Amino acid sequence: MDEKAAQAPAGAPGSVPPAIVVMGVAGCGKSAVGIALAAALGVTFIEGDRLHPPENVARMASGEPLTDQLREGWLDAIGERIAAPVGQGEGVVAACSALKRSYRARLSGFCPQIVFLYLEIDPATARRRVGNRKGHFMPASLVDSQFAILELPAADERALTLDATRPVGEVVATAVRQMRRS
Ligand SMILES: Nc1ncnc2c1ncn2[C@@H]1O[C@H](COP(=O)(O)OP(=O)(O)O)[C@@H](O)[C@H]1O
Ligand SMILES: O=C(O)[C@H](O)[C@@H](O)[C@H](O)[C@H](O)COP(=O)(O)O
Repeated sequence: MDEKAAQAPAGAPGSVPPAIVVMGVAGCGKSAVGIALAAALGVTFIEGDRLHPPENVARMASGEPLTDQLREGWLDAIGERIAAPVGQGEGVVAACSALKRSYRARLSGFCPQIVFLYLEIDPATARRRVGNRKGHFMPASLVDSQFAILELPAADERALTLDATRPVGEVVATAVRQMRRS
């Protein structure tokens, strides 16, 4: 449905940005929304969680949040994976928590066209969703640590905020509409 927007030249009026990072705390729906958005746009989806080195995964699984230093290589891996297809003229949607402004700046260093879609959610809903999720390394106990370091996208960042408590299809439709307008 949105293929036309995806194929429009980057920066053309009404076009969707070539590089989108769906961000927010664990459980906000980055993967669910990112997969659906990429499918709607006909572009590649990159799952940031798959790009962690095993030691990061082990640390989070044991209930310890990552440090800034441990996030650096991971953010660089995601940035590289975003920049490659965009450099070939292809669009991409990536899921990455990108909780701090400095993390978003690090990603944008690889690809300045990135637009961040911030999925806004309350702590109770995020905790519930992570607690109910099966087969993921992230324990619900780490959700509070994510809210503690979260820096909301500021007005001077290329970012849109979406209500992550709405159904996934609605979040995706709103995202596409707002990106075309901005
Ligand atoms: N908008 C939504 N409404 C209801 N459930 C959702 C929504 N988005 C995600 N979920 C569910 O919440 C859980 C966490 O979603 P996920 O996409 O893995 O979040 P994240 O990637 O941000 O950690 C999953 O079980 C997912 O199916
Ligand atoms: O789906 C999730 O539960 C989250 O995305 C989760 O996996 C985590 O947020 C990061 O991958 C770790 O990095 P941060 O501590 O920087 O969020």
